[in-house]
Amino acid sequence: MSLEELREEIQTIDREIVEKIAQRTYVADTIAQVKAEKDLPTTDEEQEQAVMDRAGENAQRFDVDANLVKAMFRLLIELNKVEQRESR
Ligand SMILES: C=C(O[C@@H]1C=C(C(=O)O)C=C[C@H]1O)C(=O)O
Repeated sequence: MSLEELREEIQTIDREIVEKIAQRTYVADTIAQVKAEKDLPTTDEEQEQAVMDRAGENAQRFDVDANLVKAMFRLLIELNKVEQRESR
């Protein structure tokens, strides 16, 4: 594969990553609505720990740096909470 073709592959993957982040944010918005109806707080630390544990397990499964993957998920969780607080 040429450098150009490999970079095109990266470009496609980058778009898919952003699409998945958008999907995750959309589901979190729906979760925010359910929480508002049930009068539950935005933050659920137990669920956050479960998400972080899974991120670490998946990183190991795909042989990527667990600390990097966990740092990314920490950011995604914080993004969702900002979004959720704005939507309720
Ligand atoms: C999306 C939720 O809300 C918050 C955001 C989370 C996330 O982005 O994974 C996890 C827990 C909550 O603090 C949820 O409760 O599931």
